[in-house]
Amino acid sequence: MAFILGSGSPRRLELLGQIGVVPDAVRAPDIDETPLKAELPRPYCNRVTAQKVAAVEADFDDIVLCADTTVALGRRIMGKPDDAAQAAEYLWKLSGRRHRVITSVAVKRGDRVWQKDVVSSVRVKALSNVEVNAYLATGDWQGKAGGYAIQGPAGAFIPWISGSFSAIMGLPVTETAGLLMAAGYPLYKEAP
Ligand SMILES: Cc1cn([C@H]2C[C@H](O)[C@@H](COP(=O)(O)OP(=O)(O)OP(=O)(O)O)O2)c(=O)[nH]c1=O
Repeated sequence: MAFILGSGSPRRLELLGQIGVVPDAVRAPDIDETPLKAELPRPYCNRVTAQKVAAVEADFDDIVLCADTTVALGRRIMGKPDDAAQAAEYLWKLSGRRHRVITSVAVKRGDRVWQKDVVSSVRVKALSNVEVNAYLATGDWQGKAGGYAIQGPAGAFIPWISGSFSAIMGLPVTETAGLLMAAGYPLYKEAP
C-alpha cells in the first residue's frame, strides 16, 4: 500500500505533515473545475473533490487523498483568481462581510471512497484601498480560492472565524485523520 497525495497544493502537503503523514507520491489531479450552470458552492466543492480522487492514477490497494477548497459568498462560487484584477474584485466583494469556506476531502482505497465536507465562516474587515493594494502587490493571492490566504498576510484582514482554520487553509486535519484511519492508514501506530 502506498499513500498518494492527489494535490499540487503545498498547503495540503504541509497540513498532512502536521499530523505526521508523508506521502509516498504526489500527483496533482487534472480536471475541469468549471462550475455547472446554477451549481451551488457546497455541491460544487463536493463534486470537484470526488472527480479529483477518481482522476488520480493509483494501484488498487493504494490510498489516495484529494481535496478542494471553495470560497462562497452567498450562492456565488469564488475560485482561484485569473489575475490581480479578479483578485481585487473578490477582495472588494468580501470586504466588511462574512463568507463561507468549504473544503471537501476525499480518501479512496480500492473501490471505496470516504468523503467529508467541512464548512467554516470567515469575516473580513472593511478593507481600505491601501490594504487591498498592498496585499495585491505581495502576489500572495495567486492560486488561492477567493483571492486570499488566511495563513499569509491576508490574516491581518480576518478578525473572526467559526469553524476549522486548517480547513480554510486547504485541508481539515481532524477530518482528514478520521478519513485516513477509516481507510486503514496506520496513522497512530500502536507501541509494540
Ligand atoms: C481560502 C484559502 C484558500 N487557500 C488555498 C488552498 C488551495 O490550495 C487553494 C484552493 O484551490 P483548490 O482547487 O482547492 O486546490 P489547488 O488547485 O491549489 O490544488 P489541487 O487541486 O491540486 O489539490 O486555495 C489557502 O491557502 N488559504 C486560504 O485561506
